[in-house]
Amino acid sequence: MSKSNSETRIVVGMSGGVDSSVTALLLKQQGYDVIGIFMKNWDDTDEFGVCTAEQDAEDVRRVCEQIDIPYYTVNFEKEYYDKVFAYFLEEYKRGRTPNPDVICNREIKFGEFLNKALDLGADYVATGHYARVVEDGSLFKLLRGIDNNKDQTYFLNALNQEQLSKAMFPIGHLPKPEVRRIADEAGLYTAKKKDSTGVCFIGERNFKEFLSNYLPAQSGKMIDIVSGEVKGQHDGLMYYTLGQRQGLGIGGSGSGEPWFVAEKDLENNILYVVQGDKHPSLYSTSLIASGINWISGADKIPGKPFKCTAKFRYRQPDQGVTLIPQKDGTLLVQFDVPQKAITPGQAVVFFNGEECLGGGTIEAPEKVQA
Ligand SMILES: Nc1ncnc2c1ncn2[C@@H]1O[C@H](COP(=O)(O)OP(=O)(O)OP(=O)(O)O)[C@@H](O)[C@H]1O
Repeated sequence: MSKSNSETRIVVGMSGGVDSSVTALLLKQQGYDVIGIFMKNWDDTDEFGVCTAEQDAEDVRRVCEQIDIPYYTVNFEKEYYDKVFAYFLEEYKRGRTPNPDVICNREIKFGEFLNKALDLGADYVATGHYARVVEDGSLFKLLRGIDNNKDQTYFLNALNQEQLSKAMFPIGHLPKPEVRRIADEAGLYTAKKKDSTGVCFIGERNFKEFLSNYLPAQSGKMIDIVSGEVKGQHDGLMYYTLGQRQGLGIGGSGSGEPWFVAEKDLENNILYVVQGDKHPSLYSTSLIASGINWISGADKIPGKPFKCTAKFRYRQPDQGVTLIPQKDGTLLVQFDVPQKAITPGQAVVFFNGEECLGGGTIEAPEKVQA
């Protein structure tokens, strides 16, 4: 017999934001045995001794007191450093653009944190992600959050059946304004707190300055990929992302159109740029995806070419693709139409309608022939 709500223990990952506050509130209202836990993954004390994690932990404490649930803080700084941050640095060192949030969800929130919750006797872990899990026969499916604008399945693409079977996303069926309204109506301390932005350990800080503390930067030439002309100097290849427009410092020259990052030559430390966003060097027709996670299980990866949609970055409408399984376990992802700024290291995530099928890491985009 299944447990009643009051017998079902749910540990809520509480960040001190409005989404996880409402997550805990809704579960408490439904009569579950709810525990709130704040994770400290990063020591972000600044030069004035101010630590935003401390402020967030304080917000978690206040909200948990308001909704009358026990709360704890756990420290995963070491695990986070070893499993997420080391990977993040390694990827930048290779001239790539990693997605630490995807790894954090797999290794920390639904890894270390989930295990900790299970140790505390939890039946489930809940988070304030905009996503849904549904049970379909013996399978757990990951569906997009119904608020299209907030859907976070892109970041959850690396979860497996085991992890999804223990995951709850109680606000995944709500639009964000409704979440704010619920928080407001309940008078939650965090109702008006602004949404966090950026990678969690960098926060609002200057990315360049942050990265320069960890990796040596070597400046070099910025060359026009069309003419071969030197256009300027770059500050270190790791600071640039393919397709990037801002911060090149070479505006105004040539036709007056903006310049974009077209390619990084790591070996020779050259940043190739191109003028105008229509140039073929910015577009690819396919990519190879490595480290494939297929949510329903690796044995369910279609053996034949398979049509679905994909996202190559978080804020992008779905694009039509064909997946072609390769002998080495990677997937060749062919695009219906050429795609701009396909960036090695980023996640490519596959969808079938509302369902997130899984994803992988972008390798080797095939450029459009000029
Ligand atoms: N430091 C943390 N401790 C515990 N859980 C966390 C922490 N950071 C994030 N989470 C969980 O992961 C979810 C998604 O995190 P994300 O960073 O995408 O959202 P967020 O903007 O921090 O959400 P929120 O509005 O709850 O702050 C959060 O809703 C929360 O449940």
